Amino acid sequence: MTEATRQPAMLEARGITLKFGGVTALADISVNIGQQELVALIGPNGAGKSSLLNVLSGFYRPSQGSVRFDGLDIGHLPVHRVAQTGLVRTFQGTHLLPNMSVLDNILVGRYMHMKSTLTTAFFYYPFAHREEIAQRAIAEEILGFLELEHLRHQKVGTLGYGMRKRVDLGRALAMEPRMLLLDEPMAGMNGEEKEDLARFILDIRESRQIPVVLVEHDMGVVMDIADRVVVLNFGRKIADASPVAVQQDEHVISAYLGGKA
Ligand SMILES: Nc1ncnc2c1ncn2[C@@H]1O[C@H](COP(=O)(O)OP(=O)(O)OP(=O)(O)O)[C@@H](O)[C@H]1O
Repeated sequence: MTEATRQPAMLEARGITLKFGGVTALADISVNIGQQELVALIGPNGAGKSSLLNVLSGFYRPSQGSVRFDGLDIGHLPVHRVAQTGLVRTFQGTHLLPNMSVLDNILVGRYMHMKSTLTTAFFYYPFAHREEIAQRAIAEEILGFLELEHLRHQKVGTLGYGMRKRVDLGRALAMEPRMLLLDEPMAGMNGEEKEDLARFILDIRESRQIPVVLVEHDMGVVMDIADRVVVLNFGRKIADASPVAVQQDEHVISAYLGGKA
């Protein structure tokens, strides 16, 4: 057991089974994520990584099992309520608004934190105005943190893929996560972009003191930044250990070489 796994868990998934018709995508998976842990979720294609992230973030209801986030059973909450608890995820690809600026896309993430509605904005304009200034200041801080200030007014659709993924991370940060679930945040990036994003992920964990779960295919990145690696194969958890231990695990080696360990 590592130091991190001895901490009280921020997220606890117990006995998760997920079926799609006749396909068992996840079979009896239990996993804990400790406070401030950076956990990588790896496995061959079709192993169940995205499915598990979808269950952990409340997007999929498991056929069996439970997920508790900071002591709260999130299994029956609607997705938007899960996000309001601070469990925030990003998706493969990006879900940004291409015709809006970088700043506005980040402000979209702030929306759920804005106290004023359209009605209050109409009747109490000074309050709503002050609120908007406050939200913009927070968005600007995120732009600064992710070194995106120079692109604040640029339309997202004109950016390269690596930068769009960075904006996507900014939008997730704008939602004030208490835990971040990132689905292949580095897919399609070049080496330099990956290094930058890995640095930002480590900085987020350090400065916000939150746990991060990362689905990632690049083993170099995983081994460099993860505290712990959870390995799935054919919907089962086959390893859950430090990066060094996982690299030497015969079940993991066999899974990546195509065996059914
Ligand atoms: N919506 C769905 N309907 C039916 N089957 C699905 C669905 N989503 C996933 N599956 C199946 O569940 C299994 C796990 O898929 P999942 O996408 O979670 O794997 P993954 O490890 O994320 O794969 P990849 O690395 O290719 O993204 C696969 O057999 C897949 O075909």
